[in-house]
This record gives sequence, structure tokens and C-alpha cells, in this order.
Amino acid sequence: MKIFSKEQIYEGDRLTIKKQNISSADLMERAGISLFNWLDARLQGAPVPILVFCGIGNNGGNGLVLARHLITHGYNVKTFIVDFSDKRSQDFLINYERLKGTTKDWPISIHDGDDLPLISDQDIIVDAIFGVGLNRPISNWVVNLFKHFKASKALTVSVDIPSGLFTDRVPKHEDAVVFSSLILSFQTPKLAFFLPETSKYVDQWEALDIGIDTQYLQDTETEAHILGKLDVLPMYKQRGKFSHKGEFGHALIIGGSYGKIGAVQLASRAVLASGAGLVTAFTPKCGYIPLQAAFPEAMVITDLDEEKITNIDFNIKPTSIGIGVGLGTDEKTLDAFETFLKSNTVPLVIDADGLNSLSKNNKLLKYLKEDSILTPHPKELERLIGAWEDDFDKLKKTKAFAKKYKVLVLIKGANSIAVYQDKLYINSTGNPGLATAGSGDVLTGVITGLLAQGYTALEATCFGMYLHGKSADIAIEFKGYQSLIASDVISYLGQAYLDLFELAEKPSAAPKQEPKSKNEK
Ligand SMILES: NC(=O)C1=CN([C@@H]2O[C@H](COP(=O)(O)OP(=O)(O)OC[C@H]3O[C@@H](n4cnc5c(N)ncnc54)[C@H](O)[C@@H]3O)[C@@H](O)[C@H]2O)[C@@H](O)CC1
Ligand SMILES: Nc1ncnc2c1ncn2[C@@H]1O[C@H](COP(=O)(O)OP(=O)(O)O)[C@@H](O)[C@H]1O
Ligand SMILES: [K+]
Repeated sequence: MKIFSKEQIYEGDRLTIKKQNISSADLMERAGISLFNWLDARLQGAPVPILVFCGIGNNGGNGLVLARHLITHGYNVKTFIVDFSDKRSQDFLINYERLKGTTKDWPISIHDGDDLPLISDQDIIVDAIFGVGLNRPISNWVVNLFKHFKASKALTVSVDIPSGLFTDRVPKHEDAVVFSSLILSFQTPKLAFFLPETSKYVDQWEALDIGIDTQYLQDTETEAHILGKLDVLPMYKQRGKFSHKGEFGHALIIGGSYGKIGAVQLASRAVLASGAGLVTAFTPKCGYIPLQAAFPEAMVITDLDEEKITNIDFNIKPTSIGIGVGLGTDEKTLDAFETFLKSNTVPLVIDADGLNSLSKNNKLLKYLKEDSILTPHPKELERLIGAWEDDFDKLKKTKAFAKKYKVLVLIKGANSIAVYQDKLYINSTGNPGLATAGSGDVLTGVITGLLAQGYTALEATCFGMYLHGKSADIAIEFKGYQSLIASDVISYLGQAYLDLFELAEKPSAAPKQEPKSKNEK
């Protein structure tokens, strides 16, 4: 699913209004009704007090439309205008009048210095104060209102985006953003929903189709994409009945050092569990017995040295290589890594100590084969590209690095992001259970295994991180977060594959389904 920038959202609104020959108030009505449908389908008339807080712009306008429909459907609604500026948008005013025509409970205006309304933790707060139009720091009295929301512990639903969250920068103060239990976002989510520094404001999000022009949605190139099942399913390669293991490639995992052979075993097992035909592990001699004993499906080649890799030499023709897991950064290993990089022409995944080797000796970067896949977690990334201001700056720097060396960088984390040729591919699967030793080694194996089967670097990375996270999402249903271990992610990979072909289950009371916009294949 594409993630549109602030400018593209405004352009989409404008173009839709023109092409569909409607007014902006009509579009606002449609947006407001999509909010109502979603909430009504789940509230089903519950008498819960709903407190709708509206700004004076179009986000506020959405709130007024929602309030009006809730009132006419008999819900228990109180509407507040958060009067942070005397500049009211046209569509806000239209809906302000409409609302006053609907109920005798006119909206209550809140100004700087007014007492804040009483909010019980049984209430529902609708945050329609700021949308994507936020363009400067928020007045303190509004920040106090946000703190008041948080202190009330009431369920908070944000319209389009949590008020106070910018679409393109990290908020200066944590209190200046509404902590949202649920965001009902128009048409597509925003990039800020997926970054470590801003995701704390985002619990759940839903994208509501408001009928933005499908041609525009289809034709507009966006920097970021969130990858769901429907985005990765087209990448899946069917298996023919008469296929044989040679067709599914031969991956080579290079890594391991004394006491860290397990990383190689995890990666090698993940290679086969992702569907590759053959896997060979290249490790120090100390890895030979453990690997052959623990994982008979793998073939093993060993280094001359007992405890570390000192000379990478193999007589097989792998179709993909994954290097770095458990590798260590001993001087001799660094030299072997350099020699290997200079001669390698095979599709390559570099992880863990392979990345640290690149950081220790960044003149090696120029030897990286085009489309090599680097899979750093944030700490490894910082060693590679240097420190960054915030998550947006991190992405900017990573894009520059990926373009400069013509590589793909997968930044691992809660929402892993693959950075490739100026684009960002954000993973939608995975959970905190994955914060466990070796889960990154498994990811390396999955991606190397997919590369071996002929997936492109981008496909192997996007499909790989999706399956890896999906496997963990299935595994925690049986294991819980705490006791999920990396081996489980391998064991449940098969279920992750099978899940690809399960139809997405309908929410319990499916709201009136707007026609799916084309860009959601
Ligand atoms: N135009 C339309 O018909 C549609 C607009 N949409 C809604 O409109 C929102 C964007 O609306 P707006 O562009 O009016 O902007 P917002 O409603 O997000 O912000 C309101 C106004 O506040 C001002 N402002 C920004 N930061 C401020 C601050 N810190 N202190 C005081 N004032 C500040 C801005 O001038 C802005 O116009 C979207 O988030 C979405 O909710 C959607 O309904 C889609 C349809
Ligand atoms: N909170 C989280 N939610 C989802 N995925 C996570 C979370 N924490 C870590 N992960 C995932 O777990 C893996 C961790 O990789 P890494 O840090 O390399 O672990 P290791 O080095 O132990 O193998 C990555 O795939 C990352 O995306
Ligand atoms: K909002």
C-alpha cells in the first residue's frame, strides 16, 4: 500500500474534487461518513459518552461531520471546539452551521485559560484537532488539553493522524502529541506511524477509503510503501510438479566463530525452510561436528582454522551467499572478508559482523556487488553511516548510502524498513517476541534462501521480512512474546507461507464496505 506525503494528500484531495466534480465540503462529508460507518459498526448504538474535540481546520471539519452523524443516529455526543486560531476553514464553518442545525447541544468552545472539560476513563475521545495541516509548534494550552486526554485514560480515536504529530519530522516534546489508541486515517497511513520515535503515539491504525481518485492513487509514485499480504503475494513463486531441488538454488552461509556456531545453524536452517534447494555452511573447523550433528540437511565446508574464519575458499557454485552471522571481527577474519568481497560476484546478504567488518574498514564498501543486501539493526546502521538527528534524518542518510553504493539496506526493528533506490518498503508483520537472540540470523537465512530461488534482491528482502515477521506473529499465538525463540521463527515459516493463501478475515461487524480503491490489489 502506498504512503502519500502531505503534499500528495492535498494534491489528491484537490484532484478528486475537480475530477469528481464535487465540493471540498462533499469530500469532507464523505470522509466524515467513513469515520461514522467505522465507529457505528463497532459501537452498535452503545450509549458510551463520545467527546468530539474539533480544531478549526478541515480535520476539525471532519470531526463536526462525524459528530452530526453520531447525534442523528442517537449516540451520546458532546462536541468541543478547540479554538486555537480565529482563522476558520470554509468547510469547518459549513459544518459548524450544519451541526448547530442538528442539535440544541451546540459545540462548546474551549479557549486558552478555560477550565478543561471533565473526561472519565469510560468516555471515548475523538481527536479531530489537527490533521496533516499541522505546520508549527502547538500552543501550551492545547498541549495541556492533550495531557488532560492522556491523564483521563479514556479511549482516544484520532482522525487522520494523532494531533500534534507531524508528517515529516519528529515532535520536539512528547506531550505535544495526542497518544492515540486508534487512528482512523484517510485513504492511507502516514510514514510517521511506523518510525521508532513516533510510533509511541500510534497504537492501532486503519486506513479508511474516502474515494480519492483511483487514477491519482495508481499513477502517483510515492517514496514509501507499507507491505501487507496483498503486496507480497504477487512475488510468490509457484512450484512446478516436476521441479527438483536444483531449481531452487544452493545458498552458502559464511559465518561462525568459536561459541557462535549456532548463528550459522539458525541461518542455514532458515535457508531451507524458506524453500531453497540446498544449503552449505562455511565455518571454522569447530563448527563441523555441531552443524553436521544438529542439522543433517546442511553440507559443511570448514576453514583451515579451528576457531575463526581466516580464508574463505569453497569449491561450490552457490546461487546466493549470506555472510556475517556469528563471524566475529578478528584481524584475520577481516582480511578473509576483504579478499572474499573483492572476488564475489554472487547475490549477497551481509549481516551482523559482516556489517561491522564494513564499518571497521569502509574502503571495502566500494567492493560491494551491486544489489547486495545489508541487514543492520539500528546500532549496526549507526556504525555504518554515522549518527543521525532523528528517524527522518536516519532514512535520508540511509537512502544516500544505499544509492551511493547501489545496495539495499534493511533497517531492522519493530517495523523493518528496506531502503532501496530512493524508496522505503515498510514491513507490516512481526512483534516484540522477535527481540530475542538469533532472530536476525534467521532473517538472514530467509532472505539468502529466497535469493537462492531467484527472487530479486528487493523481492527477497520484502518477501523475506514479511514471512519472518508473519511466522513470529503465528508463533506467539502458541508461545507468547517472552518464550518465543529464534528457532520457533524457523518452525512456523511454513505456516507463514500457508497463511498467504488465507483470505483476509472480515472484521466482526464489517462496516458498509466502500469500494476498495484500485491501489489495494
Ligand atoms: N480538504 C478536504 O476536503 C479534506 C481534508 N481532510 C482533512 O483535512 C485535514 C487537513 O486540514 P487542514 O489543511 O485544514 O489543516 P488541519 O485541520 O490539520 O489544521 C488546521 C489549521 O491549523 C493551522 N495550524 C497548523 N498548525 C498549527 C498550530 N501549531 N497552531 C495553530 N494553528 C495551526 C493551519 O493553518 C491549518 O490550516 C486532514 O488531516 C484531514 O483530516 C480530509 O477530510 C480529506 C478531505
Ligand atoms: N519489537 C520488535 N517488534 C518486531 N520485530 C522486532 C522487534 N525487535 C526486533 N525485531 C526483529 O527481530 C530481529 C532482530 O534482529 P537482530 O537485532 O539482528 O537480532 P540478532 O542479532 O539477535 O539476530 C529483526 O528482524 C527485527 O526486525
Ligand atoms: K487529528
